[in-house]
Amino acid sequence: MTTISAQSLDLTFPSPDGPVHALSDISLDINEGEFVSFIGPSGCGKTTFLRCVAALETPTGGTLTVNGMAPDDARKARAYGYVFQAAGLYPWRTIGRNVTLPLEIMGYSKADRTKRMEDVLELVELGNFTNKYPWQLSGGMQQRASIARALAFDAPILLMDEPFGALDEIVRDRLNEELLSLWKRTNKTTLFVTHSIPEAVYLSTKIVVMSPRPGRITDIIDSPLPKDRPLDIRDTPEFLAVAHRVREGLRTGMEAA
Ligand SMILES: Nc1ncnc2c1ncn2[C@@H]1O[C@H](COP(=O)(O)OP(=O)(O)OP(=O)(O)O)[C@@H](O)[C@H]1O
Repeated sequence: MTTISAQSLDLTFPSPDGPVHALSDISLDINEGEFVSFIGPSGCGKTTFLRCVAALETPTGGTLTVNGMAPDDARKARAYGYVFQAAGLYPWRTIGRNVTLPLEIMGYSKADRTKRMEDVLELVELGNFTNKYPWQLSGGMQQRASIARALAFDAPILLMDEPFGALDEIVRDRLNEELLSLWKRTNKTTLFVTHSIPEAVYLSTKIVVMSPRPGRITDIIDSPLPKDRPLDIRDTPEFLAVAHRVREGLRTGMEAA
């Protein structure tokens, strides 16, 4: 089933210096349960596309449906959880109470909030940190807590905007493995923005390569890699071939710009 469908999507921002053409002719279908990475140079519109899906921006052309609905209706139906580049946890609330905050706002009962919070913190292996404060956790653990917060209301779609961009490579490797395992267990349709070719290839079932502004799609790669991916899959010829194709797509986009 198609979860997200964009047809000829276009978005131009008005700005005091003249219009900024951020997205041009984006056509893309994302099926239920896929893990789709968006990769492209800075400013090519990756975040803007995610924000359109989340109904935080309104496209100026084309059509977009999320779970078969207009994005604004999907937002009201709580179709997605959003994970940002910075974990964005409230320092004065414990990890547990950070996770329950959106549930409080949505009006879940206390018993339901506590149960969901415990379940998702267990899922990201932070079950023992419920009563700690964000500053007592490492950067990687804080990012896991923010993923738990996005999972707490069990939305079918997970939007992730460079969640591991600020972390060192070793922590990032571990979180990539954990995210893959989480995705396999939860089967969420995941949209993931990254600047890292290995990260995109390691995680994704589909990789969308974008060109510099106005952001267009230069390639859509359906990954031939199996669902089970130990980290050392990154040394296999199959992995390197996909990484090569991503690099070629990025180069083509740069040359056309
Ligand atoms: N509200 C806005 N008004 C005007 N221009 C905007 C607005 N939001 C984004 N832009 C511009 O649209 C373009 C796309 O931005 P976007 O943040 O989507 O890029 P990105 O690919 O996510 O970049 P990065 O990889 O650096 O995060 C950029 O040139 C940005 O400056």
